[in-house]
Amino acid sequence: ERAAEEASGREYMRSLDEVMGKAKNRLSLASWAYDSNITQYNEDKFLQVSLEIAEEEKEYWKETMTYAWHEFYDDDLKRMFKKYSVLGTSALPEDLNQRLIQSISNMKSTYAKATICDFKDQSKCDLTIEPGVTDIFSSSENAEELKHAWLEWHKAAGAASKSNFTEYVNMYNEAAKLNGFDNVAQWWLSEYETDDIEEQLANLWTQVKPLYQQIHAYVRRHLRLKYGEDVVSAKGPIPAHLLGNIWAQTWGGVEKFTKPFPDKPDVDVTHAFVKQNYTPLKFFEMSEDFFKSLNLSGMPELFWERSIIEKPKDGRNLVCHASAWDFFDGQDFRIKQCTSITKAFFTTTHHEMGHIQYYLQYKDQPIIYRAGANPGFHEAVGDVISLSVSTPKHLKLVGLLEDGPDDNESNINQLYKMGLDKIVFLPFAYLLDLYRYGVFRGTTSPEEYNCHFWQLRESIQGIEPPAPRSENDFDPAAKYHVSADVEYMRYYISYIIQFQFHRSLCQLAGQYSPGDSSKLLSNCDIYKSTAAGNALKDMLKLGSSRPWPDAMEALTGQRNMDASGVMEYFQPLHDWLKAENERTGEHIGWEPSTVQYC
Ligand SMILES: C=C(C[SeH])C(=O)N1CCC[C@H]1C(=O)O
Ligand SMILES: [Zn+2]
Repeated sequence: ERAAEEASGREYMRSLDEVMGKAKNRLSLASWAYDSNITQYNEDKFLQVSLEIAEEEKEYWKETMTYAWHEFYDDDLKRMFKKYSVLGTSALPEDLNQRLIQSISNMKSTYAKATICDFKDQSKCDLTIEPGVTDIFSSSENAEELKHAWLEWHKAAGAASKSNFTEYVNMYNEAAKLNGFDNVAQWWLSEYETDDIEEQLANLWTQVKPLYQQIHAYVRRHLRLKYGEDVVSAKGPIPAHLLGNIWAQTWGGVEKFTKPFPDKPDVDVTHAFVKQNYTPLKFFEMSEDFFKSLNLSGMPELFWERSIIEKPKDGRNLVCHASAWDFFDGQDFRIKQCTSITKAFFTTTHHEMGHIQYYLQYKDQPIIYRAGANPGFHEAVGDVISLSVSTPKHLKLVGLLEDGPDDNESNINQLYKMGLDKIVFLPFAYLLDLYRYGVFRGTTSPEEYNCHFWQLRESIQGIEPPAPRSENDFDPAAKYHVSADVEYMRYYISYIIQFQFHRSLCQLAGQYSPGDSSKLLSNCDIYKSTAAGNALKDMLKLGSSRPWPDAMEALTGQRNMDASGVMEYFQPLHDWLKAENERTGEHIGWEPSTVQYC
């Protein structure tokens, strides 16, 4: 009896997976059409397709639940049924699902269309987030200009979305309850299949926080020296608009005037890109070359035909935020990004190509398993490659950096540059979803949406807004992922595990051995190592067919996330910063902000 039931369950699952593949292909195409060209027609079409597919999924879900899959012997079949048993937002009655989809489309459209006026030329008011606003924060050193851009962007893209966000939270939480979760926070966390995930995330932050505080104290000192005591206090949080990024999520924008040893040659390759006439296509071809050097896949023809790698010049509105797309037909994979010729976009290109590589490696899995081992894995793949690409050794190899000294001071400069990207990012990523967990759980009510956001920004990241804030503001939505309903803890996890992956790959490539100072983890380049590439491939092929500790173990031998990789990588910088901050008597940590935001 049970064997017969299981056999029919297996046959049902095969046909369900095939049907779901066609549905996801249809949905991806409609979503791509909207994101790459925001028109009323494309928005209506996307809504219509979404609602049709939601009804189809609801019907299949009823049939799925008629199987006694909990008793099945076949663990793999059980895993597939378990995943399909979470219907998702399609569980909502159609009218509520429509309101949910509409609220997200509205926020994405607001974010994509938002513009600010130029500080100097107030008649020029067509600056969107990419490239206009982004360029201001990576180039301007004028505190007033930065403050203006910061306030204008947070008004245009943040405050404007507050009512849509409130609707989104209410509808989304209804969907969570219909799926057996208390709220969306619990649903998002369930994706990590780890009982004590929140505790693990907090422990990781405890391990890394001392290093962050050292970087924070050092940067605050140099910003105070540059902008003056009355703009940057000696012991308080750092004003958010001075950190080289509109969200203060990475601080590479201030590297050029804060680096530890300024007389060492510049390692910024942006001007090399310009001098060598680099194009967006060249970025993608170089990234593909790296993956192929590892015996991983090249890009299929359709990728080059259908990707959008530059901002279209036809005046259309589109979602510029970089993204990688799987169309679930085993052939159609695309990237959409509004590439600028900068080091930041060179890194972003590798990040997005990492998503595509994961899609390619698991494309023969059942549809239900075509996902990362957990969402953090998907964000880590491209970044692991970038850890090799960003080394001076690799940049010299590909002709982007002249031969320069590789003495200790240059190494500290290099680690500092990497720390402004990888360490600084951790508290930002962690707090963004700590914040949204509170919103979904109701511990943060709409009346305190902005107040609670800035409490976390101050307590965890040690930054403060450039001017007083009120509940007429809604600063979280000024960040793409909040407006676009993209979970963010995946990036926090990625920035920890990518160093575990990097360490194992570097050992396999013979580029690193523990304790050997001639083979530093931070100077490892796995380029052309098929031993490393094959190990990475074996992990990527799994998709989400196994719990993520199995995938982690396949590559690293470990079954847990731990911060030992990132702390080992940055150990020399940590030591140097402690000595430097001691020498200058810099206050470590921050006293309460004096800016009114609650
Ligand atoms: C490049 C992407 C698309 Se998945 C991205 O959103 N990232 C990559 C780094 C962190 C995060 C961000 O930009 O906030
Ligand atoms: Zn990503």
